[in-house]
Amino acid sequence: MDDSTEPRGDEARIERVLFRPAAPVPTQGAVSWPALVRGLLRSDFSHFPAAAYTTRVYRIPVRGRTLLMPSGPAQVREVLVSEHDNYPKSRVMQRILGPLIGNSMFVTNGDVWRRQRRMIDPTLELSRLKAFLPLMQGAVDDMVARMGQGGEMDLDQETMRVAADILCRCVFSEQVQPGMVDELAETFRRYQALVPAFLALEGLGQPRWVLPLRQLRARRAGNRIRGRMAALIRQRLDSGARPEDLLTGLIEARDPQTGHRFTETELVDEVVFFFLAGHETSASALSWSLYLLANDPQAQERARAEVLRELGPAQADFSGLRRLRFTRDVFREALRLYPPVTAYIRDALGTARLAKRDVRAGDLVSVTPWFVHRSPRNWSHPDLFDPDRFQTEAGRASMREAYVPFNTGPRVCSGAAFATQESLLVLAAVLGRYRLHPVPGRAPQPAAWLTQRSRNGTWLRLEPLSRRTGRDQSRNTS
Ligand code: HEM
Repeated sequence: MDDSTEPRGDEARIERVLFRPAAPVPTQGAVSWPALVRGLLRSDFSHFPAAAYTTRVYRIPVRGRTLLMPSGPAQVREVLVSEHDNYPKSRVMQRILGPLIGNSMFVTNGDVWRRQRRMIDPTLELSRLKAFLPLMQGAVDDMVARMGQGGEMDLDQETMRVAADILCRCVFSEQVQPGMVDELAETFRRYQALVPAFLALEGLGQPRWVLPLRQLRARRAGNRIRGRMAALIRQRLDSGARPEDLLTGLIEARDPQTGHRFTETELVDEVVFFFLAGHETSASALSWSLYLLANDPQAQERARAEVLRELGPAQADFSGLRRLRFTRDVFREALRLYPPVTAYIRDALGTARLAKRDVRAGDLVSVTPWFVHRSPRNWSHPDLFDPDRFQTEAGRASMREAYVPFNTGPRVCSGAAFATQESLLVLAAVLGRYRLHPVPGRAPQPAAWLTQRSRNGTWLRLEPLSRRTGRDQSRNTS
């Protein structure tokens, strides 16, 4: 970690060797709140100046209060870890996501959140992940079958589909039909598309009813998803069946302190939230990982060689996945460059100080991992794709201090291990079967929606390999 923003001596050499992935260019000068709102509606980071990357706490006055965006490691830790009681989840999130996820743990605070966390964490603990492996593998096999002979395709469609399918299988085991998985994913996508406008309005301090049509669409999408999930949950409760999956974990969860069990409405809240938390995020991480690999043929060959060596032609096993060190570093680097959750938004409860500046009660604090991960104060050559950085001393130090794709502290993502396992399975399946190439003229344009996605899809060309040897089929048959 470096306190200066001066380029290092080897920067020019590194620039020539490493891939510089798509990213918006920061603006010059300060940003006013109308510009911020316009930017929020456009949904990318191009409306932020370079100072947002280099200042420890970047501040924007917004109609009587301040939006603070910490990217300095000490300030990020204060907000997320040491002083987290002063920075609860913002009511903004409850207002925006409430019609979809009700009072799930993602938007609650205090004792209610602590109880939810005590009950939910065991359902996602490491020992259960082994049991999920065959369920995940089934969804991955179907993805590979759909990809068939490859060719040019928008990988976003496939990553969304496989992540949604994995989530459905791990929550409901066999119950969910493919048609319904697609319908759920599409309805979630429609809800997501409405979020930037709601966020912009929150920034302006305007009530959401000024957008009645979007409000209505959000409520409809929320009700549709909740209705589908509620029916599946009722079916399970009525059947009395208890397969080894996430829904059984939630139904049987009991708070060790109070003995509380989830009511049926609470089950719907948490299941819908699992779906929201677990499919868009993983799909985003996977699309960006594949895009980065397609544009760095050397890294791609190394990852493929590792997959073929450690997993072989057979189906992936738990210990084999853990040996995918380089592939895991590629995934880590994708999460650094394109952190799937765009912002961790908090309300300041009381007065405080951050980087020697006042925070007042009612101020909005947004830890935005894009800035934390791309600050030249926190990472060397932060805009370049360098999966090997995690094996260097400097990279490890940066990772300890300034790497928060899953958040950190008490509200760290409960599904990080789940997400890593499914992502390695998907990456291994694709790398073991296809060589990835970029499609000229179709570089992705990053968009900061609720998750970090590409505005124009992730278009790649998949060239089939021989499964047994990992060599091109075309070469083998000629
Ligand atoms: C690459 C994929 C994923 C990423 C990057 C990710 C990231 C995050 C982040 C940043 C948060 C905290 C947000 C905040 O505090 O404002 C979070 C919370 C959470 N995530 Fe994930 N997530 C991923 C996948 C998953 C999956 C697959 C699941 C479950 C199956 C999951 C379950 C949760 C839960 C339950 C929380 C709430 C924690 C709390 O508020 O105490 N996540 N996730």
